[in-house]
Parts: sequence; structure tokens; C-alpha cells
Amino acid sequence: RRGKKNLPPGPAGFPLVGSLPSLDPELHAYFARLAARYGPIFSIRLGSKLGVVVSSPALAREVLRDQDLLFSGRDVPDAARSISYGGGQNIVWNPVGPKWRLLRRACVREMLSPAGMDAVRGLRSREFRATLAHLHRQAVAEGGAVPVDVGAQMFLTVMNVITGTLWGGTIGAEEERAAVGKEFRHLVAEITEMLGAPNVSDFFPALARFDLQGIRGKSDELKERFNQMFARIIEKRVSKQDGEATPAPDFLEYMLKLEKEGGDGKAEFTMTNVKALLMDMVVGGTETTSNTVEWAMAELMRQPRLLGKVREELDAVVGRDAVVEEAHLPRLRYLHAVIKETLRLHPALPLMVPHCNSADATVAGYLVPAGARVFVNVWAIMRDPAVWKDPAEFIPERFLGDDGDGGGSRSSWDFNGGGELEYLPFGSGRRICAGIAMADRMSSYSLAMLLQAFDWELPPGHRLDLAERFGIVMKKATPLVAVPTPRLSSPHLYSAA
Ligand code: HEM
Repeated sequence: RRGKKNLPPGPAGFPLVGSLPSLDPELHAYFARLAARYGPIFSIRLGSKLGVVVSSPALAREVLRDQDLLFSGRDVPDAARSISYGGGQNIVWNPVGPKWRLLRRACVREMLSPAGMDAVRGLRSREFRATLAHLHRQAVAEGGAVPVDVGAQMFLTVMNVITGTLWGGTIGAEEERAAVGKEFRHLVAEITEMLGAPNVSDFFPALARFDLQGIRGKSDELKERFNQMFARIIEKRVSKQDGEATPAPDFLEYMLKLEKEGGDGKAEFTMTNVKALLMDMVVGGTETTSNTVEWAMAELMRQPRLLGKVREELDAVVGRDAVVEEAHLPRLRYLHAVIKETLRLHPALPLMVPHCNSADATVAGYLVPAGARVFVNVWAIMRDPAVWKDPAEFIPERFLGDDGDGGGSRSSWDFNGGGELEYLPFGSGRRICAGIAMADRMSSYSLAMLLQAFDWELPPGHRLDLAERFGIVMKKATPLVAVPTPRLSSPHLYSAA
């Protein structure tokens, strides 16, 4: 039937279930293997769903740029319905339309743009200083330095920055913040895990009401736990507004105002949108960023020569008598190349968030029927040997133009999803990541702080393992645990003040 309909080639699969029985949990690598066999566009039947996988820069361009609008829909997975408050309430799972535009504009303009970011520079500095002080306490603990779970620490930092930007001082006490942070990490991990797991309800929508794997039930439960936290935070803020002290303007304040106004005249903005956006920011921004820093640390610990180059730059730009600040970042060129190379080899969302076409489309001469789940395998594209020299090697120099293959530092290798789409860790087109400026700043700042202020070593008996574990957000299979040793000139520099 595939040939008759002119669908993209692909594995034949079994009757009824298609290729479901042969799905490899490491979906990004499995899809890359299938692409090597069937070509840069292939189709795969998953139950009653048709998946179409695109794995070359040219075809990514066709889907994400040339036919952007047609492919800008989402095929909302069953697991996402509940946590996105029904599907039409947040940015990530909304189809492109007036509501999506209002939500995205609100977030980008008020919170995620470089100007929005500048407005809360002080908050980030305080949060990073708090992490620095915490790591220092671990490093000089009585009885010897305590090993640090790098990803967990980075998650808490990023989480505190994001929630601080969202609702500022609403959560006051240190312990309450720590408790909220811990609970969030757990919830976010469960959500991203669930979104990456194959779900029978998605492959056979007629069976969705039976929730055979219990994923819908779990999603409802997770949503409810978030919902209660959000409701508590909003309630605290609203009652504060009626009282004497007015909080400093933050994103929650802005959203509550928008909610009072009812929207922008083209789309409504309700209290559900307030919560759904909080969910987008917390789920979309935390693990993605903290995992990137964890990968960067692991890659550098594996190659001490490269780590030395980062340190050399940090010592030249910042020295050891001061703590790195955001203002230093523009001068940390090599460090930035490390972040870019990390996102090339370990993109946080290896298959992006799948797209969906609203009407039949033609890509590379093949039919992509309306409603297909379209995956762009950015993980495979950014390891394509036709584009990248030694694609499996971690070589930050390629982004500086001094790796000798003549390609480096092409202006198209930035985060904006432009150019030839060889490098697209944040996607491209209308649905490109809304949080690039924040992700860029937080990941660079985090890595700079970890490396300027501490030496890191693996605990005795530990081995550096760079294996990946697929999920909608890709993780390191084993968390990076390392022991910090202070390297700044004075212990006073580590105080949180
Ligand atoms: C290293 C960190 C990050 C990476 C690699 C990343 C990557 C991505 C990718 C690949 C997409 C999907 C694009 C598509 O479907 O075409 C996306 C969407 C999105 N990201 Fe990020 N992201 C990161 C951090 C953040 C942060 C910090 C935020 C906000 C606080 C954020 C908010 C969003 C939102 C709201 C969307 C949905 C956009 C839409 O559907 O219109 N992301 N991100």
C-alpha cells in the first residue's frame, strides 16, 4: 500500500501493530539506523499512526522552513493532555493560531527575550551565588569533600532562576524553596519520562479510553500535584495584592494583569492559561538546560586538554580573585563553543517536539498524509558525516573556525535555526524553542561558574560514562557525580552575599 500511495519508504512492519514490536527504546538512534537503510525521509507505521522521520538538513528545511505553517501543528500525545490542561491551553501543545500567538508572545516578550532576561539579572546572580556557596560547603565539609550530583545541583539552580523569574519572592523561606525545588525535579523527571515512553493510547486512539498502561492516570496525578502548587502560589500572590505590600513586577504579575484584561482581543487569556504557562516554563526550561550543563561537564572531564582551554580563558577573563558574572560571558568565546558542541552531540530534545501536518503534504516527492506524526531527528542531522568532520568527536573548535576543516564558525551555526539547518538544537521556524536566550545564558553561566570556582574529580572507583538514555528530554544514562575542590583565591569569594 505504501508504494501505491507514494508514502516515504520504510519498514514493512506487522499487520495491525506495524513496527511497534521492533521499536528500540533508544528511539533517536533507532531512527538514525532506519534512515541509513531507507533514506533521509522514511515512514514507520506505529499501530494506527503513521510516523514520518526526517533526517537531513535539506529535508528539515523543507518541513520547518519552506512548509513551516503546514507542519506547525502538534499531535498531542495522550500523556500530554492532562499536564497541558487539555491541549489547547499552553504553548508547547497548542496548534499555531491566535491563542498560541498570544501565549508565546507574552512569554517571549515579558520573560524570555534578552531584554526580559536583563531585567532579572540580579536574581540570577543571587541564585548562582547561592549554588556556589552550597558547593563550597560540600567541598570543604568536615570529614572530606562530599561528591556532588552535578545534574541535580544544576537542576535546582536553573529551577530557582526560572521560578524566581516567574513568581519572584512569592516563595520566601529558604527551606520552602528547597522543598519546592526537590518536588519539582521529581515531577519534571516523571513527566518527561512519561512523554518519551511509547503509549498504546497514542498508537491506537480507539483504545485510549482504557488507558491500558495507566499513563493517563499517572499524567492526571502529576498534573494535579503541579496544579496544587501553582494554585497555592497564585493564591498567595493574589491575596498579597489585596494587602499592603506590592511585589516587584514579575511574570506572574504580568500574567495576572493579562488575565484581568481577558486577553488581547483575538484570544482569551484565563487563569488556566496562567497555570499552563507556568507548567511550560518549568517543564520546558529546567531539565533541558541542566542536562546540557551536565553533558558539557562530562565531555570536558573526559578531555582534560579541552578543560584546560576553558580554564585558561576563564583565568584570563575573570581571574581567580573574583567570581564569574554574567557580564563576563560575551568574552568567554571558547566556553560558548563548548556549549554549542555539547548541544550538537547531545541535543536536549533529540527528536524535538514532534510536529504534525494539518493537510496532506509533499516532502521530497513523497506524500505525507494529514495527521502524520513528523519527527525531525536533530540528533542524527547534527552527527551527519556529510556535514560534520569526525561527527562523533567532541571538538568545540569547529564552532570557532580553527578546527582545520574549513567549515567552522559559519554564521548559520548559531542557535537561531537559520541557514542550512545543519545545526538546529533548538529547532527552526515558527515553533523554534521559545527559551533560547534563557537557555543560552543559563547554561553558559552555570558551566562557567562550575569550572572557574572548582576543580572536579570523579569519586574513587567511579568511571566516566557518557551513555545516553532516550526520552523526550535526553539524559545521561548514569548521573555525573564529581567531587569539587575550591580554586578561587579566597574562601570569602564563595559566600552567598
Ligand atoms: C538547552 C536548553 C533547551 C533546548 C535544547 C531546547 C530545545 C527546544 C526544542 C528542540 C523545542 C521544539 C521545537 C519544535 O518543536 O520545533 C523547544 C520548544 C520549546 N521550548 Fe525549549 N529548549 C531549551 C530550553 C528552554 C527554556 C529555558 C525554555 C523556557 C523557560 C524553553 C521553552 C520552550 C517552549 C515554550 C517551547 C515550545 C515552543 C512552541 O511549541 O511554540 N526551552 N525547545
